[in-house]
Amino acid sequence: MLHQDQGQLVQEVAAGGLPAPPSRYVLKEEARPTAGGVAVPELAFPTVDLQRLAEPGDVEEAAKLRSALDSWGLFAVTGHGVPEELLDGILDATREFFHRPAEEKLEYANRTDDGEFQPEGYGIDRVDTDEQVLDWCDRLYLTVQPEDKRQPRFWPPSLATLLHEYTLRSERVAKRVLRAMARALGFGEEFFLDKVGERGGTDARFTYYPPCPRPELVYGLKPHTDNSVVTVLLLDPDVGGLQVLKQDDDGERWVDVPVLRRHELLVVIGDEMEIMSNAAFRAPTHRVVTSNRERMSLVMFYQPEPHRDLQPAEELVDETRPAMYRKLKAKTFGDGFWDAFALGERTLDFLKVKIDNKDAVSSA
Ligand SMILES: O=C(O)CCC(=O)C(=O)O
Ligand SMILES: [Fe+2]
Repeated sequence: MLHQDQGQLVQEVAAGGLPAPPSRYVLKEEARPTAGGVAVPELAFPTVDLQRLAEPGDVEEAAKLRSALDSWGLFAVTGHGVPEELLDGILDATREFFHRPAEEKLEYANRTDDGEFQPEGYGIDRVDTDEQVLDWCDRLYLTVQPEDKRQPRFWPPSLATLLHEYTLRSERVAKRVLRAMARALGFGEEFFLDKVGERGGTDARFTYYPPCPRPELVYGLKPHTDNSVVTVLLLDPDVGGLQVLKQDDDGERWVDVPVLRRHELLVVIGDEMEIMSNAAFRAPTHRVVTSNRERMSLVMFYQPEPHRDLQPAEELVDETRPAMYRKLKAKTFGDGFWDAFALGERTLDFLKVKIDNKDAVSSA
């Protein structure tokens, strides 16, 4: 059954010029991003040069990666090799798409032929209940890899060629990062890529955050960790809004991810990597806050082949560091993500993937 609010595009709500967002979007007081993120001096935000990282002898860049992974779980990348014209072109085409009239965009609506919700296509994320607080964004969600899993009916022709090209280029970015992460743990370069498999899945998410009349009342995108091994993000070059929950000695706090320099990309560690690495690398919780300006992003989620077992690598498990996650199929995890996301929960918690090691040890 399709929830009655499934068809309400946020862009149309925003265009209505209301003084405040309707109650469906308004967060409970304690969840509101009122306190705002703490801005970090730009220098403190980690940036890694992928070109340098590919040189096994460049210990300095490898150390930067390690520190970014340990303290943030996400980092900006330069030297990524994606042509600047392609990055500009796909952002322009994304803006052009979201600026089209609703009826044109709805040709790619996220519905089955029977009118039921399905994740691929254009619209809002899945609405399950009246209680669910809705995010202030519309999105176009597409499976891009493996190529034979693409559903062309959801692909706007104006984005298709650019997205195909960007898929190939950004996949190389993800692979280079995964190779460097394997090396960071002292493994061969293919350590993680072999676990992902040759036919790993990639989903693309184009998100449009309309201007919001009361940004302090809503989330652009609720707090979550990504359903991915790694995620590669192309962010709006003008407007910020992404925040990460950063742990430090004083506890945890929301920190602004700065607007990146033009043509930089962002890499975020996802849940599947946290599981595979037995938490050597942790997936950061992040969210998006809105403003009175529109904002866009294009996000690529790299996932393992669906039939693969997802579990802590045996090389990273021993008596001092027992397995922290139980084994499950990559597909089970991926499917569970959507159920968890609608509830605002982490998939790891929703599917009870974490192992309570105190029990495991005492019952052994
Ligand atoms: O729009 C952004 O900055 C981030 C989006 C995001 O976190 C996601 O799509 O998973
Ligand atoms: Fe995300």
